Amino acid sequence: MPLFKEAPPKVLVPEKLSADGLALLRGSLDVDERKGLTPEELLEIIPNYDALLVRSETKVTATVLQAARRLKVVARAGVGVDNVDVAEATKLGIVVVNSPSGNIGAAAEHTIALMMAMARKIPEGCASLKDGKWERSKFVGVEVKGKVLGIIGLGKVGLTVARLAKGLGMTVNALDPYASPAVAASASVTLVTSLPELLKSADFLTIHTPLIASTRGMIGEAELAQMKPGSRILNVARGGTIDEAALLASLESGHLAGAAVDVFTSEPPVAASTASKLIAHPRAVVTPHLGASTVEAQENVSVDVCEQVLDILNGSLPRSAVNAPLILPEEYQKLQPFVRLVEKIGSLYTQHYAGLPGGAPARNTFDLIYQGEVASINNTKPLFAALIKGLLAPISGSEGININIVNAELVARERGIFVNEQHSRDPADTSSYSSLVTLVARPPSRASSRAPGPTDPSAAGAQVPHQRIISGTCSGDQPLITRLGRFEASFEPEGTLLICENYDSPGKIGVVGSLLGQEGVNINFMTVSPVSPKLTTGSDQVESIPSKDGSAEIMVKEDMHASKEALMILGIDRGVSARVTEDLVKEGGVLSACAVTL
Ligand SMILES: NC(=O)c1ccc[n+]([C@@H]2O[C@H](COP(=O)([O-])OP(=O)(O)OC[C@H]3O[C@@H](n4cnc5c(N)ncnc54)[C@H](O)[C@@H]3O)[C@@H](O)[C@H]2O)c1
Ligand SMILES: O=C(O)[C@H](O)COP(=O)(O)O
Repeated sequence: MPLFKEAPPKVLVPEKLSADGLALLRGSLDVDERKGLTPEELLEIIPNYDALLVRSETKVTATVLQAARRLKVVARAGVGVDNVDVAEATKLGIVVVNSPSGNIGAAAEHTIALMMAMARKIPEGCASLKDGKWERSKFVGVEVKGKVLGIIGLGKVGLTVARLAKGLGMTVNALDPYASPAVAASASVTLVTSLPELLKSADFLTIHTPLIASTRGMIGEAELAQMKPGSRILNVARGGTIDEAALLASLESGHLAGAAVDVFTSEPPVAASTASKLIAHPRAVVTPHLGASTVEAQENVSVDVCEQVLDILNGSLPRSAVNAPLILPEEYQKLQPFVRLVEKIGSLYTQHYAGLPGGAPARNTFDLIYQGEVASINNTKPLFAALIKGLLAPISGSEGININIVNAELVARERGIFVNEQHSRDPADTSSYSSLVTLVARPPSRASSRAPGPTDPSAAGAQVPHQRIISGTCSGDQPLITRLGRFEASFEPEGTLLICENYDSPGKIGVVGSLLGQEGVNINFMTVSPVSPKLTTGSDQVESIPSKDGSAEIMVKEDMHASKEALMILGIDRGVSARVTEDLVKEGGVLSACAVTL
């Protein structure tokens, strides 16, 4: 069965990615491999794609992301996301995923390969021999056994390099303020606390940090001068961590015996630049960013990110999102039905209360109350995001549809929406359900008069009948609304629903049915729910609602016949115009009617 009901989502692959991952996508997605695109061409075609798969060459700039109207995910088949404007992607709700561990082994082995090549002058010896010469005395190298390797950045690659170097008989020192001493000890690595200490002790120095503010240019002229004369340096991490001009000068002065470099400040290096002079230096061993270029690593990263692209396009959470909070798969499994429920509640809230007679005054402060089993879930970020999406999607077109776990907090803040999430183990209101989620919109006066803070979860239980409250639960995987305002309810929030409040008197159903029949609207199902018995005893049953022209406030007093009112939900086969809902009130004698699509 095809995964996607409509046209398959389109994936743009502008770089060389291993076929193993792409094969996973080809079954259900439209995969477009377009190598060698110019930045202008990328900008022109990006609006047509739902996913973008890149390595380190494609510059995914803010301009590209802003032009990408359908883009849901940027997948980086590798570790570093410095070529992706992650902040802009976050703003736009685009998930950025990477493969944090698929190429660690390859990068570490490449570091060792470069170190050995540099120590034994292999590139020079090889070139000389190919040139027809036999110059044995010219290429005398050094051994690494018994030498000190200094590592800056004892993360995934750094630690793997350390273990390999130990196997070669090296002494390994490392500088990493965030590294675990226990992990370092387990690899027999001595953690040092200062850069000068590391520089002075190293025969070989290798960098394995990301390029961030604290590492940009961290090895410059002063640092190189502190290294032992005749020592050697490696960079298989990121260009820019070592000052290229200072490195070139140190090689030229003979202070450093060699440099092995895989990564450059600008890739490919610009002709006649410092980097190109460094590349040309006889004691520099250089490769064109090949750290991750093994068959195995490319298979790993390709499969890793392609699986995540499928997850995202199928509405699931990826395992390695760079700009989304981490959530464990089993936790997500538990949450998924509630994610749907909460989004439906949010959407129902906006459509239903905006459809009340006279319109609804905006309420921006909400309590989202989890009761019963769902209250035991600690990471409710996906539920929060689902609520914001549900609240805004009906009123904000494609911007609302792009609200997700990545940007929900930002969007809520920008819109002035406050949500107090509350976890209550109190079983009182969940007696019939194992889990209950309740959305309570605070009246504007309360919301504006004090900062958002916790509400007593029993508010969901019901003293104020006209409070805007929606409760729901999940029956298996199916969301079910169990309360709408002051009514008990039991309906699935799916499709187009006509929500009517009316006096529970004979003949009302027939009148509504015939009015809809005149419009050619088919009724698929109908449920009638009473006012909750818990909700008919309150004395403070007043709410202010603006009048139709918005100029005055009408005070709606709870009717003494409230207990005779009923909520009628009709599942209908298509949307109805405002005229139909007005006729239902005028001619059909219902108290209020509104249509929602969920
Ligand atoms: N050349 C390639 O093809 C290639 C392949 C893979 C990875 N990489 C690059 O290698 C680097 C390391 O990758 P990783 O997967 O090991 O990353 P990682 O996040 O696992 O490790 C980085 C380590 O650097 C440390 N660090 C951060 N700031 C530091 C500072 N100021 N001083 C000292 N240590 C600091 C962190 O604590 C962390 O332990 C990244 O830049 C990555 O992009 C390059
Ligand atoms: O960050 C990475 O994963 C490496 O630098 C590899 O980059 P590449 O995928 O362009 O080889």
